[in-house]
Amino acid sequence: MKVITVEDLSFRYRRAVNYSLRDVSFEVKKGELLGILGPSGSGKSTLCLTFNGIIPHSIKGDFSGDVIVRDPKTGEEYNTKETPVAKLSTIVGLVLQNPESQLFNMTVEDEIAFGLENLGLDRNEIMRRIMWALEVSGLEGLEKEFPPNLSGGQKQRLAIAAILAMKPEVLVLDEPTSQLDPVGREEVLGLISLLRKEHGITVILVEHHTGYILRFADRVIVMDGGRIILEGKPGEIVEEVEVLRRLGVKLPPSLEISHELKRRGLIKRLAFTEEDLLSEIKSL
Ligand SMILES: Nc1ncnc2c1ncn2[C@@H]1O[C@H](COP(=O)(O)OP(=O)(O)OP(=O)(O)O)[C@@H](O)[C@H]1O
Repeated sequence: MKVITVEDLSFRYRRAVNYSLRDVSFEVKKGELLGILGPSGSGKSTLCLTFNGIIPHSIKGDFSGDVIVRDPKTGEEYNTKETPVAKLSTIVGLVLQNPESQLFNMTVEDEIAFGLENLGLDRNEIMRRIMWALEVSGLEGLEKEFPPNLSGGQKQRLAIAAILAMKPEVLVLDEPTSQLDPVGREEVLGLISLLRKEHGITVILVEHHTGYILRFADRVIVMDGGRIILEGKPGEIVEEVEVLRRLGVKLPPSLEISHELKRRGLIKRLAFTEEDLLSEIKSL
């Protein structure tokens, strides 16, 4: 079942000379993890802003084509051009690169409650959802903490928890680990994997940690110059190593090494991880 359909989408920011998105078309299926790769300036963040209508409602420009969001609970379809961001945000939750830009309450608990209060839910339901979001994001025990005192990984998990509590069907994460150290990055990527595995949440993830995308995404799109230039399963995308290298998409070392070994006919399969590479080499 499709949850988002993007059709011939083009967008140019006000006063910009060039289009940031050009004839972009693809679909997102319920429950999948869609990874988005591409060099800086290729349009990944712009695309993320179209899913909940921030583009074209809050950030305006030349917009053509359609983004259709389908609520799997009711089957209703919403064209983002004609639907307010407040409505779309109940279906599509967007987490931005820098968690600090999304955190402005005095306690962890208030941060999660904030969006829920705006949904007009009753107190019991709000409490239930806060407990659930704290548990899922591994922030139990930190309810009364002042958000700026949290570690980078905890702040980003809180930003995700606050969005999750709204129970969106689709979670869009735009480079959620780019401001984090390796520990924080593992925490956040671990949470995303958990949300997929145990909660079946649909995830759209822009992430420079290509190794993660290639291992965990169901499908990947690669953008360049506002266009989609590759789309497929990770196994198909990695076959296009030359294209990825040309774009400057950083590949995990195991993939680079296995690509070279495969090119020389020494191994048959590309390896996404060091363990896979080792087992390929051992089987020679
Ligand atoms: N508010 C804006 N006004 C005008 N142009 C913009 C604006 N935001 C982005 N752009 C331009 O749109 C293009 C796509 O930018 P976008 O941020 O979507 O790329 P990106 O792939 O997310 O890059 P990064 O990986 O660096 O975040 C770039 O040329 C950028 O300069």
